[in-house]
Amino acid sequence: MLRSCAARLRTLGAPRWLPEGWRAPGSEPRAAQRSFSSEEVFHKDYAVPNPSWNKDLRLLFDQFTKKCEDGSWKRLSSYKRGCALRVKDFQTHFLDPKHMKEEQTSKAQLFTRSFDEGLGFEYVMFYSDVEKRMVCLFQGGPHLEGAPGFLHGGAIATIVDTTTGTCAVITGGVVMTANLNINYKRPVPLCSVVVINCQLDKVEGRKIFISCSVQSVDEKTLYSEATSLFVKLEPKSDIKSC
Ligand SMILES: CCCCCCCCCCCC(=O)SCCNC(=O)CCNC(=O)[C@H](O)C(C)(C)COP(=O)(O)OP(=O)(O)OC[C@H]1O[C@@H](n2cnc3c(N)ncnc32)[C@H](O)[C@@H]1OP(=O)(O)O
Repeated sequence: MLRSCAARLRTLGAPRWLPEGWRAPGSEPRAAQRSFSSEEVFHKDYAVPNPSWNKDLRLLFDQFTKKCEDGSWKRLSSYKRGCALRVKDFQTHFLDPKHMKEEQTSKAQLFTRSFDEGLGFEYVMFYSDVEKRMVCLFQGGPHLEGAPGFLHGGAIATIVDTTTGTCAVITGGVVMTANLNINYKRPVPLCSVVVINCQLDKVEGRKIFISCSVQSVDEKTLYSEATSLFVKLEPKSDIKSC
């Protein structure tokens, strides 16, 4: 399934439902190549190095960027907001339009991109069609503290949901998280870099099962393991408004 969806993305070039910042393989992240006007601030690509990235994150970014040279891996660009086409696509899956009013959505921005540089979620995702997996390189900033000196469990759940969710979107299109199960095995030191490896386990009808691990850069420490269930939505039939 993952292979066929990735192949579809390659063939179509512009799928109707895109994961965060997804661009067709081979296309360039145009927004990352120039400066931004105030109107374009939402179009800045955040999945590139900035001064807050530590040595580990830069090194891994360079390693995965190298892997992208032969096309076997793709970096996913990342913005504060999804593209208009994606929002529109998602709207078609809501029964009640009151949840998507313009005055509400105009202020909306992606949770993980809502922190000042270096304070929250610094991350970049790479996807391999060849290896059929998604990798997220993540540095959790000081405003994500839970236990003193360590990352909040909710922050870990957030980046796990984001990574597995992006993998699910590539696999199934418009999906929502139905279940997220995390085992926290070791605390993650604040401001350290972790590598989140996720893979598609199986697809059963509308259900997409994905699992992932959260490890240290040297792979010696397994911080967390998670399994996720995503359910593929059908237009104007799935989400029950409250
Ligand atoms: C902007 C993005 C950028 C793209 C980048 C994405 C990255 C960000 C990712 C963040 C994603 C989120 O935060 S999403 C936000 C958090 N999630 C939500 O708010 C979802 C709230 N829940 C729902 O809306 C609903 O429950 C759904 C849509 C998940 C499912 O409802 P439904 O469509 O009516 O389907 P339903 O018939 O209930 O279930 C379908 C099948 O799934 C099974 N199933 C359903 N729920 C569960 C469950 N918890 N555990 C086990 N199995 C379950 C059912 O048994 C059934 O199996 P069978 O009988 O067929 O065998």
